Amino acid sequence: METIPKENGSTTAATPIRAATNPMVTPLLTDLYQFTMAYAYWKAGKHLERAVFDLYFRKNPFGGEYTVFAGLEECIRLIANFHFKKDDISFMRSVMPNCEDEFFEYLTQIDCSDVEVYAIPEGSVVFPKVPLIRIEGPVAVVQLLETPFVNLVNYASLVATNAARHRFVAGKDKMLMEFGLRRAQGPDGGISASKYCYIGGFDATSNVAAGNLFGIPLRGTHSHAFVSSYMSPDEIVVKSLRSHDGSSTCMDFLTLVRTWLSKLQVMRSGIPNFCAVALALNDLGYTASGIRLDSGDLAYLSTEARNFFLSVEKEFNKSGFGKMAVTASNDLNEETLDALNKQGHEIDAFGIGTYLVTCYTQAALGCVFKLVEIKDQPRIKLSEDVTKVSIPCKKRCFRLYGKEGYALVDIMTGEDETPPKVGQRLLCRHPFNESKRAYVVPQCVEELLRCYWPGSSNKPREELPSLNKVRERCMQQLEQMRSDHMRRLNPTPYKVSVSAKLYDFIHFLWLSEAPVGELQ
Ligand SMILES: Nc1ncnc2c1ncn2[C@@H]1O[C@H](COP(=O)(O)OP(=O)(O)OP(=O)(O)O)[C@@H](O)[C@H]1O
Ligand SMILES: O=P(O)(O)OC[C@H]1O[C@H](OP(=O)(O)OP(=O)(O)O)[C@H](O)[C@@H]1O
Ligand SMILES: O=C(O)c1cccnc1
Ligand SMILES: [Mg+2]
Repeated sequence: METIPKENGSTTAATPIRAATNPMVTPLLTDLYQFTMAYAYWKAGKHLERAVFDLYFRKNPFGGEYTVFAGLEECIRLIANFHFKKDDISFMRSVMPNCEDEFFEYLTQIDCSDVEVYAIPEGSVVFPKVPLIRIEGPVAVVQLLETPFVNLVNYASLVATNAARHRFVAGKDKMLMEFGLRRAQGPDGGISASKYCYIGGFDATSNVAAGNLFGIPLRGTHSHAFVSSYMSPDEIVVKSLRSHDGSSTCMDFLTLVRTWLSKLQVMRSGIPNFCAVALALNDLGYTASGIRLDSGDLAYLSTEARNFFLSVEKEFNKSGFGKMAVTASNDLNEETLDALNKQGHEIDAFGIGTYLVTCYTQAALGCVFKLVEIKDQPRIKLSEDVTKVSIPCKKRCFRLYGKEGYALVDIMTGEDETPPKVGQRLLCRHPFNESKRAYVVPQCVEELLRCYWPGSSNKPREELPSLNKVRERCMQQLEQMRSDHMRRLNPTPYKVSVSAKLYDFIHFLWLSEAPVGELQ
């Protein structure tokens, strides 16, 4: 078993890293051009050059000003098990018939034992331009990792953020259930949605496989088919029901239900029927769970249902009956949740599918993977579009907290710079806009990038936390955000900055790399 040194110097056995959740996540799950480049690096004798890549995104999704980072564990699982099988190599030979045998021998030997991965903990609230993951290693190997890493982070972070946004609108005390499996983009979309919506703050899923794989609480009601499958009460053949404590048996439960129904006022809905069954069950010591509304005006119907439950409680002295859980579903999204809140409603739990898991209002997060240094030489990607210019250098990243405990700004520095210190004023600069800068005296400094895969270095490796720990981190991080960054309408952008030294270097490199045009 692998042993790693702990920060305090002692060594403990590191928990072994499991295979990727989805068996389709293999070294072949990448774009052809990564192999083309790996071959070209190899051919040029460059393949072992040490390179540093940053994985980041450029813009927060859903018109918001924050993103929940997710997908890290699956990235680490991929690299922990990264090697080409014989069949993979044969396939690549058939795809690249003009490449030398030695190249395929090289591919056979590749693993990630010489790759270092630093990342922000999964479940953290993150912002544009700040590297979520920094990957360092032989350029050919890290190049092959680009597509799977971006793939594993993109949807995971997008859907976790979508879930967090739905939670924000619904409020803390509502039960949120992810109901999206049938509408998700295929099996992986469905499983991933269940996992990452849970991280983003959902309480449960209807997806049984996700419950089995990840231990996410399973919840569910029943569908229209079940109700409409009965054409008449005559179809109910087994009429007896044992009391909850087993002490007696009601021989004709249907008649008991009908007796209750005759006592309830008539309402043109299933509510009196439900109440009659619930009251009959109550007679036998059972507690009914509640109802689900799946059509019509959910604010109105939930309020009517609640009033009915309360009147039953009062009229028949059934303590607690008024608190019967009301679940709602049917094309819910942030807007409908917000509208329901504004109107007032009596819904306790929401089941949300299509809009949540398909991320209907934003198709992708747009993560990118950019080379920032090779052979100790910083690299920059230039673009006419300033938002696409990358931030060069192997960097360290910090989150600085202010007096009130809220996060104030993220700052990137060069690797060898003195890190920010509590109580010490430092200049934080916008990476590209000269006039945007601020002094900050941090009350707390959090280093964002931590070592999740030390490669051949002897750094201690962060353990991969359980899903519940990741979810807790997410909840706690969202709490620490100032409310103006979180609001849905015109939220304040969170500041992402670079140190004065890094700022000067970016602009020096930019000028030295940008060709000077000639006017004629
Ligand atoms: N009080 C409300 N305020 C705002 N939106 C609501 C309210 N009640 C329901 N909605 C939303 O209105 C839409 C109603 O859609 P639609 O008319 O297609 O459904 P329906 O006819 O009620 O039900 P079904 O799915 O059975 O056809 C859904 O997106 C639902 O979430
Ligand atoms: O509405 P969503 O947010 O996608 O949540 C999942 C939906 O799945 C079920 O609908 P069903 O498959 O029965 O289809 P229908 O409601 O369109 O008839 C359920 O009744 C919800 O309406
Ligand atoms: O349990 C439910 O009510 C449910 C589950 C998935 C989709 N729609 C409803
Ligand atoms: Mg529906």
